[in-house]
Amino acid sequence: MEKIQSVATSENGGSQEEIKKVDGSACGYETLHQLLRENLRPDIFQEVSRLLLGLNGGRALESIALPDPAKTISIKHEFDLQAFRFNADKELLREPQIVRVGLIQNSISLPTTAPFLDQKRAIYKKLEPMIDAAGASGVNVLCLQEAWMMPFAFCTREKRWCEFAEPINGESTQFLQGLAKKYNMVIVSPILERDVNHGETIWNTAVVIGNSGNVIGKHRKNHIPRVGDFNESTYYMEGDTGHPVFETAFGKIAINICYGRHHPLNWMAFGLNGAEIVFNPSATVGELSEPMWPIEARNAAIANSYFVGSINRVGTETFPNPFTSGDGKPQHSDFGHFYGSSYFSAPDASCTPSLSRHRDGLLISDMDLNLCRQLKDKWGFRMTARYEVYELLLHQYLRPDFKPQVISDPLLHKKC
Ligand SMILES: NC(=O)NCCC(=O)O
Repeated sequence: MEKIQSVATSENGGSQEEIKKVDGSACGYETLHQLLRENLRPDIFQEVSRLLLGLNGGRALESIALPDPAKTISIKHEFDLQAFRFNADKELLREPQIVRVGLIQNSISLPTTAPFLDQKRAIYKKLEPMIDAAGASGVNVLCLQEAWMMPFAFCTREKRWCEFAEPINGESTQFLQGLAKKYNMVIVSPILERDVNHGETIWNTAVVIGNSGNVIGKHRKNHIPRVGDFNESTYYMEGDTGHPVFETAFGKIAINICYGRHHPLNWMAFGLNGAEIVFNPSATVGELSEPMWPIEARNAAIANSYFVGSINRVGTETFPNPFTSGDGKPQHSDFGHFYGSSYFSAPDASCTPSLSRHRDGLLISDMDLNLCRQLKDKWGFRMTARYEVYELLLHQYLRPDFKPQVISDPLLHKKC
């Protein structure tokens, strides 16, 4: 890949170098982390990393070596492969609860104009070696990106993309069930769901497949965006499954699908139900959300004393018919760039560097789930939460006669 394109411009009487982005990269670098590493003095980079990524147990997050077969697969299939470890303090009465967790981010494989069946098959073909690499790395719990089995066509408002929707026990689940069993791995599979027993209703759903290949359950996306080109409300309604936590062989997991990450109560509810790891499979674009991306999941991990795995898809998906979204922009045929940048956050405020902004990738992290309780004991966020105060406020707020509790400066309204 060509890194950067330098364009000499003459402005204000002087000449200046303008670094111009030539692909989905950050000024030619895979990630912000790489950009900083390659441009800062090592000691300065170390300090900047401490400030940006935090410390785990007082130290910079360790990266871990993965088995050669996993590396070989990632080289052959050209995807980013990185691995880290979150440690917890040794406890006297509990054994460490170390779980290896994986996140996969990817672009679609074929143009959106290809026959739908070919598009689906091509995505499976791309995903299989990535899941094999997770299996070869001993990943216990793996999560895929939002609606991984199709292009993210919800910008278009065209109903023909509904054809990609599948029942919970459909083709994509069956494809993953074999791999889950083969690798003794829990797989979280976010799909476009068609509920054939309830009038063919469509949902945005995460299917949780157990490590024996069984379907443990599902969670339907709670908050549906109506922002920018995210015209998802044309396709599916707000989820009706609450905030389930799935107790798996490798820990208690939950899924907060994409736009749900902007809703702190959504994160909180998964925490109240006891989640130790919450996945946030997403599809979002730089222009809209990139400044929020490194903050929201990390804040949720801190506030709720659990780990978060954030995944975003990669690339630009162009659709055959141009569309508009009522925001004054000229008609266009794509969402913009899905900026990848998947990462893990921990309850102690540390986080991993993110995967590439423009390449497919598998991010792996070991995490000692004991860290969740250790942080609850240290900071006491559950104990100090004052839920009863908020219960009262929410109760009042939901009443038609609600009046905001505002105390005005009497001088503001005094007539002189
Ligand atoms: N898929 C989805 O909900 N995207 C909305 C945009 C965002 O939340 O960043």
